[in-house]
Amino acid sequence: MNQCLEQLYQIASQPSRSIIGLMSGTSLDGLDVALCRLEGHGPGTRLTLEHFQTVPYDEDTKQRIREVFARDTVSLEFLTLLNPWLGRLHARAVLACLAEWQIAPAEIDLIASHGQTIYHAPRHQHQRPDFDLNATLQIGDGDHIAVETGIITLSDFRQKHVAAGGEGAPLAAYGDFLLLSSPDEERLLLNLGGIANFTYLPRAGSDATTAFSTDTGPGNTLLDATVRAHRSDLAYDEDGRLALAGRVHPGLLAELLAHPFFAAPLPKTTGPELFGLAYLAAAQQRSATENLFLEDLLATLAEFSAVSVARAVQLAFADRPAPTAVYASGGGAHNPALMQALARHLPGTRFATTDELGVPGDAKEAILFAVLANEAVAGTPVAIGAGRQRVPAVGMGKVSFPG
Ligand SMILES: Nc1ncnc2c1ncn2[C@@H]1O[C@H](COP(=O)(O)OP(=O)(O)OP(=O)(O)O)[C@@H](O)[C@H]1O
Ligand SMILES: CC(=O)N[C@H]1[C@@H]2OC[C@@H](O2)[C@@H](O)[C@@H]1O[C@H](C)C(=O)O
Repeated sequence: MNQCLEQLYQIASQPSRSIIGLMSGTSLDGLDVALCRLEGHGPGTRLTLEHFQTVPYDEDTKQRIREVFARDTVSLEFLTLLNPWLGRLHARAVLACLAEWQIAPAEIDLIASHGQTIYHAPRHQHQRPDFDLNATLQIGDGDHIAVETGIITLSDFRQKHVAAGGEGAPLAAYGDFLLLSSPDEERLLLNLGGIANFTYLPRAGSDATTAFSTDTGPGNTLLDATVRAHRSDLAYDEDGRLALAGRVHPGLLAELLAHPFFAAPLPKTTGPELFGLAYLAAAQQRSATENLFLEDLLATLAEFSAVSVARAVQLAFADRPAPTAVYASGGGAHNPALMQALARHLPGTRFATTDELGVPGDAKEAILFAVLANEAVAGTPVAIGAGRQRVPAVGMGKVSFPG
């Protein structure tokens, strides 16, 4: 037998595995590296987060990714070069973290790498009716990570979801269901990243097919892009200070909410391909608000994100009460302007963070990919979300051997 295959077989047979989850999200702030100890699999999965670090991207890396990110037209040569370059960068970030944590690469069983989404094209969003399919593209090739680190790597998790009938996202429901279901309450897990999404979790022990996750629209993406367009010295509106000093413009808000995405049935996904600066500029033009102060613009965008989350919750729970326990994660959970707007639009909700459930919000997405890799090698596919998402039970991730 191929030696790597034998090693993978061993890893799959162990009672627990040491897996590094890697996530680089739409905010392009850096690579999240989560070293997880995962015992068991399926509903019996137990997670210990042993180490977590975000390795920030330097300006050159951000610039390289932005050159292709969510763009309709790119240089194929540049993209071809960027794919292995990013894989190697991620591998080196892992090795640097391991050195800092004083852990030898040989102690790690698997790397689970999400890669960098550079384009997301669900059927409802792409402009090509001649392609009757959903599509999504992540780069940062797994073979390069495996060879550079010497660790078996799983990557490209979203393609199987698309192949099986999904939009390739959000995958959060899989990890959330296995790690965060509670026998005591139904939960909403709200991730406020560049794009916002939530997972509905029924009580633990319920039918897994009733759990699901959906994107709701922009989280921080438009806030960040707007801050950067006006203030070259800022990466984002820290602690929502600028937004909190502004006033919501109702006319602009109405135009921002006019897109059919917000009324479309759940689950659904989106990305900065739709919700970018051009979307904002068009809404400003329609509402004659091109000259709004930055503070008012940000107040309106925070309100926009919050209202779009609330609308998705109303759509999901049109015929029964929504869960009142909401656990937030992602960078937007640190933005008081966003959290205050959410509290106004989801009255009666008890907000907490996933940190209170033992899963640090900033690490949650990197942990998700470690869980998915654990399921891919040791689990039996669970039909999470099948009731609503109509996605068959599938294991996700492609295997790259170092040798
Ligand atoms: N203290 C803070 N105040 C305001 N906003 C903050 C703060 N900390 C983080 N953020 C916001 O969170 C963003 C980063 O969020 P996060 O890392 O969750 O995004 P991501 O994982 O890249 O996104 P996605 O989940 O869409 O892939 C920042 O760009 C910023 O908008
Ligand atoms: C295509 C893609 O990369 N989507 C991301 C993005 O970031 C947040 C939201 O949009 C979510 O749908 C997804 O990531 C998380 C990890 C998910 O799949 O659950």
